[in-house]
Amino acid sequence: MGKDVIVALDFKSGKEALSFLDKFTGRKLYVKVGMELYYAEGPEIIKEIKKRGHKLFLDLKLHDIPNTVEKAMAVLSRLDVDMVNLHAAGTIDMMKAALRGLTREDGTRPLLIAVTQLTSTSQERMTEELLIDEDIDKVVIRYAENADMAGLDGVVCSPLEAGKIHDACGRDFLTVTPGVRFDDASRGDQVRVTTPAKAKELGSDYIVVGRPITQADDPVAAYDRCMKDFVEV
Ligand SMILES: O=c1ccn([C@@H]2O[C@H](COP(=O)(O)O)[C@@H](O)[C@H]2O)c(=O)[nH]1
Repeated sequence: MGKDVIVALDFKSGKEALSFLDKFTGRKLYVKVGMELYYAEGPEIIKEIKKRGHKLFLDLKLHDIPNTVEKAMAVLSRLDVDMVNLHAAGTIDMMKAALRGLTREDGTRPLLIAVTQLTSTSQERMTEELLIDEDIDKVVIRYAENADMAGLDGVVCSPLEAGKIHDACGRDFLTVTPGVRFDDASRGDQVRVTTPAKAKELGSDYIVVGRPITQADDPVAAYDRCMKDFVEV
């Protein structure tokens, strides 16, 4: 599996997102459209970004009863996206239903991955607020195994967990990892974080990077720094 940097386009409008992409003249990126941008612009922004030749991960993190998720995924399957996701906490039945909904009549579908535990969640919060009385690594691995059992392509996790997930679910099971910061940067609301270089060392397949690129003084230089540390040998 080839490694890549996925840029999180967390912008409030399509205009802002597209003018950000214009800075990368002629380059084709892998980008992520999340709730903020999708709720603001709907499917039109997906069409615009794909028209420009970028790969696209639609990060809507579905989590509902199996029937609802299956129907929602059937709608998303009509969009020209490369990857979509849901919360593994919705159970194996929900993930199987999602896969059914996402699979088109001709058998094709975007990649489907499951969020394990959000990278903003700490061990302490998970135990005290969510009452999950287990080691967070163990929970993340169990959710990954559930996603694997349901037939999904991989998970969203911290880069810190990527190696253990590959050990449990195999090298081809994708680890898509937000929670990435340069050594000299603020973590913001992220908790389980590491650098692009360390993420590479730990076996992450894709790093997802938002603010360290989008809010940098020079976003193209910040993206190139991620590519150099994570992708290039
Ligand atoms: O566990 C998760 C799942 C998704 N995300 C998303 O990734 C980006 C990270 O942005 P940064 O600005 O680099 O923190 C953001 O769009 C999140 O919604 C995540 O961070 N953790």
